[in-house]
Amino acid sequence: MADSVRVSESNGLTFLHVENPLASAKISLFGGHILSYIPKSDGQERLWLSPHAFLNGERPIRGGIPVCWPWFSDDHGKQKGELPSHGFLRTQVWQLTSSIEDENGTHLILTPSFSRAEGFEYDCEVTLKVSVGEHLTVNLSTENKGVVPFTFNCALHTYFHVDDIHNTELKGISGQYKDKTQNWALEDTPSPYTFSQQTDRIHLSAVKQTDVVVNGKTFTKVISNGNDSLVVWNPWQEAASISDMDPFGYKHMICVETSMTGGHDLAPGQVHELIQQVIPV
Ligand SMILES: O=P(O)(O)OC[C@H]1O[C@H](O)[C@H](O)[C@@H](O)[C@@H]1O
Repeated sequence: MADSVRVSESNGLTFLHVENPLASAKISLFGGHILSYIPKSDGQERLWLSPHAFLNGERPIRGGIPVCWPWFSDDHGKQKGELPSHGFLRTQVWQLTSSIEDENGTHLILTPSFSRAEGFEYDCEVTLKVSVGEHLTVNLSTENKGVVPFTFNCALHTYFHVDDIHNTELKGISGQYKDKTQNWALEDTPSPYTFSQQTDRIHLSAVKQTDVVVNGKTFTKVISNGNDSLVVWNPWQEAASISDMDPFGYKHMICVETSMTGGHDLAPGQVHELIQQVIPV
């Protein structure tokens, strides 16, 4: 184990605490889920974790970076609720298979216990590579280890911390989006992109860079690769009906999700990498 990684246990879950000269981070092995990333450059938390998140394995963790795979939301070809929302990786225990450190930070590789379950009966290898340094880099890799092609979706469903959603703007997104709150109506991306109501959108272009601008200043840059879309979500006052959020929780978060939502075909032997970089500004 790298010297910059410490392990703790609480309520049956195992956590990795990374502390190096460039940043600190906390990762839950339940879900392979990054909970916190604080760069040393300014000491400010970039991720949002709900104060009411279940940190005992009972439910997926609300906040941080949930790993959605091999489907997004309820898009699994069955009745809503028949299979777990966002797939079955965020509710299982992952293993830490490698940890090294160098002048760029601490580099971890995590693997889920299984990647074959109801709704996805294929052979593949999934890994999550996490680099904690001046930037946070997360790489969700899927390799088809079987003899038949398969189609899957995935997302790095990051909850970004913002001081005040009313003073938050996203920059860098253009084109059309599908609006889940309007029965998937197609709309044009607003400019400026600010928030005043429940927002649940799949932006249909492979957005590469999104700036999270807070109080007129870019706070965090989000670089996406291997995506075909970008999801933007804030539940607004609907947060009151979400048991692991409080009614005002929506004020301090915005989800900017590097995502594959259109169905990606992977032939035997092929590898797909979904990469999100969180760059403090
Ligand atoms: O409550 P969860 O299953 O974690 O999903 C939280 C949210 O994830 C995505 O952003 C979807 O677009 C939303 O429709 C969903 O409400």
